[in-house]
Amino acid sequence: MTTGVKMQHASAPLRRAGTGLALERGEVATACRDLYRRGWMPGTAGNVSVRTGEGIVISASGRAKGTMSRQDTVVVALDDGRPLHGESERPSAETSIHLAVYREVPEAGAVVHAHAPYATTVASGPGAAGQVAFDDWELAKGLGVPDPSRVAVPVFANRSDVPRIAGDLVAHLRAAPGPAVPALLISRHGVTTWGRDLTEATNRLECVEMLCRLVLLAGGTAAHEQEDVL
Ligand SMILES: CSCCC(=O)C(=O)COP(=O)(O)O
Ligand SMILES: [Zn+2]
Repeated sequence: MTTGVKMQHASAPLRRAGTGLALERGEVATACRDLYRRGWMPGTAGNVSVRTGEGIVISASGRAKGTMSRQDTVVVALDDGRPLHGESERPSAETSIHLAVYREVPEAGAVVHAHAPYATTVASGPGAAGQVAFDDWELAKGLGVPDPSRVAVPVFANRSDVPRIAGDLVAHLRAAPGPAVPALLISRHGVTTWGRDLTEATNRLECVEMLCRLVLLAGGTAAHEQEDVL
C-alpha cells in the first residue's frame, strides 16, 4: 500500500542543504520588518544578524526592509564573512561591523543596525566628537552597563570603506576598560546595538534612540554637569 508519504532513509539528512536555520532566518526578517515599521529602516537601510552555531545569519544587502522574508538572509562564517551555504545573495555591506562585535564580545548573540532619526541626528552634531555621553538619564539603565549614570556611546566617522569602521570599532572595544557599552553611533549614518538575543539588542536600540530624542528635547547637549542623584 502506498500512503503518498515518502519515508526518509535513516541515514539521509533531516533537512536539505540551505533549508536549515529557518528559525534564525525568520527572526532576522521579522526584526527588519518591525524596525522598518517604526521608521528606523527606511527603504533598504539597516541590517540585522544573529549568531548561530556555525557563524551568523545576516540580512542580505540592499533588500527592502519592509518586505523582508527568510530568503533575504545569508549565513556567513564568523572568521572571514564567507557565505557558508552557497547562497547567491550578498550579505549586508556592513557585515564586517557585525562580525567585529561577535568576535570581540563573546556574549553578543544579536546585532541590530538602523538609521533611526534621533540617534543619527545626535551622532552628526558638533557635540558628537568621538562619543556622546548620556549622564544621569534613567533610561540609560536599559543598556545594561555597570554604571548607567555615566554612559558614553562611541561615535565613529562614516566611511565608504566599511571594514575601516569595523577596524575603528575593534580598536575602541579593545581599549575600553571593563564591559563595553553595547552600542555605537556612526556620524551621518546610524546606530548599531547588540545584546544576548534580538530582543535585548532591539530594546537597547530603542533606549539609544529615545536617549538621543530626550537629549535633543532637553536642548541638544548629551552630557551635563550635575551632582550624582541616582
Ligand atoms: C540605503 S542605506 C545605505 C546602506 C546602509 O547604510 C545600510 O544600512 C544598508 O546596507 P545593507 O547592505 O545591509 O542593505
Ligand atoms: Zn546603515
